Amino acid sequence: MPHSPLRPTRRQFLGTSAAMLAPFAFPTVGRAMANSKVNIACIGVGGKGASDLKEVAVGHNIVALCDVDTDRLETAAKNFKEAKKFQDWREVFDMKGIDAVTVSTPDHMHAPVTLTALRLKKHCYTQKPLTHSIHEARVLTKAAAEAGVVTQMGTQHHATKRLKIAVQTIRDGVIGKVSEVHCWTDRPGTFWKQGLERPATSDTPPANLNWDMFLGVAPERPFVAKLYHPFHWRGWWDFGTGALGDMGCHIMDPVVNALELGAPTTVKAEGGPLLPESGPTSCKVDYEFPGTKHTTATVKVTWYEAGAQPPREIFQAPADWKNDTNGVLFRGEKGNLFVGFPIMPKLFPVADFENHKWPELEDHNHYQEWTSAIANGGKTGCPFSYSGPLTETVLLGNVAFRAAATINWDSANLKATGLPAADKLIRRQYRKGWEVEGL
Ligand SMILES: NC(=O)C1=CN([C@@H]2O[C@H](COP(=O)(O)OP(=O)(O)OC[C@H]3O[C@@H](n4cnc5c(N)ncnc54)[C@H](OP(=O)(O)O)[C@@H]3O)[C@@H](O)[C@H]2O)C=CC1
Ligand SMILES: O=C1CO[C@H](CO)[C@@H](O)[C@@H]1O
Repeated sequence: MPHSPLRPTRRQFLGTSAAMLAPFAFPTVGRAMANSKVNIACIGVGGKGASDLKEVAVGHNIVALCDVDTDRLETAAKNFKEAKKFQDWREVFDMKGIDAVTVSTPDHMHAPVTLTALRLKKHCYTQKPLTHSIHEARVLTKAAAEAGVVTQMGTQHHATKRLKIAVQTIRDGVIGKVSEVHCWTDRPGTFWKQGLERPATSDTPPANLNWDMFLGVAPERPFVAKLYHPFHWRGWWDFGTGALGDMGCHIMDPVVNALELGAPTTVKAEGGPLLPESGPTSCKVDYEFPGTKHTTATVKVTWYEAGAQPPREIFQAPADWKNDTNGVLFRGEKGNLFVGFPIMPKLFPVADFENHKWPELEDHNHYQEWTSAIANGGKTGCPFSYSGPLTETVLLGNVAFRAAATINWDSANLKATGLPAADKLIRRQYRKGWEVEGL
């Protein structure tokens, strides 16, 4: 008899129970494997999944490929003829001999797939944002610690010398204590649209797509051609996490990393339109964090999107300097540090830093950092112990926007103090029959 949606199979359940018997936190450090080739299952192999697959395959075995779209599955399979093919990710976990999993599905399926993998003690590379909800991020962070496996969130910029140099420069105190940070992106609008109402019409899903499987834990929605699939699901709260969820884990990563930020205390958002199903066309989010050794007593972080940017004059950049469409500006006591995506860091005002020597740091391969840590031991740059809390922070901006209220954040209890209406935005409900214990 086929097992029901998301009810673990017997083997998965035994894996879960074993994990529960060992509730100790292990660091995310790989233990060298006897056979140094890692057997990897890749879930979501179109779009970004196709490149994740190629990157982690270097020197290792791709043993399973899974995609809800058989066309994309067959395309991926052309280069990995030995791999078993699946359309249903739950069946992947019934296969023997898998050491590790990549999860490159749309955002709404990251947590159910990843938690299942963690409970079976599989090493996980999960795309950003780690999860769709804040509650899921907290659960995955804990489950990863308990499983003691090697984890990495798919924020490959983290391993670039560009971001490493920016982080090191801030931590070295080159611009002094940081009091405010500005982060911006050109999404949404250019890459996908938001501010949408769901049409009353529907279409028949193409034969290559299992629409029910695509929906997974999301609410029942009729298929509409080109509206969600592929890629455009980003603009819909059922599947995506808006521009903030899409780019925030990249752009706020050097901020949280450099300043060693914990959870924010307050989060406010403005923008619109506020619609039940689709993200805003534009939004600005103001976070306030408790200070750290790299900052003033408190530190403000502002998020801009849809091409909005901080006022040009606060950069103190030369008039002919061309800003990036995605970037970060740190403002410190002694000056400003800018880093772009992909522009290298700059210090402003230029005259104050003429003799500055940048640290010499190298690019690393973020994907192979993960496979290497599994095979040979070692650490990853974005283990869930780091990327779980980062994802929580990023997604809090969406909660503030959708609740249309200032969030006074009680991180320990995952509550917006005095705002019970935010609860359903912090922990979403899964489709009936697709519930996963703990999520
Ligand atoms: N780190 C980075 O730079 C990037 C990260 N990403 C992240 O990667 C993820 C995927 O985004 P993107 O590739 O652009 O999206 P796409 O919609 O282009 O591709 C997602 C793939 O996953 C498949 N899929 C969907 N649901 C499931 C499921 N339940 N099980 C197995 N396969 C499934 C899709 O099939 P189908 O074709 O039927 O939809 C598709 O092949 C997102 O979380 C995104 O944030 C994306 C781009 C870059
Ligand atoms: O880095 C990236 C490139 O753009 C994509 C679309 O916004 C993102 O999803 C991705 O993370």
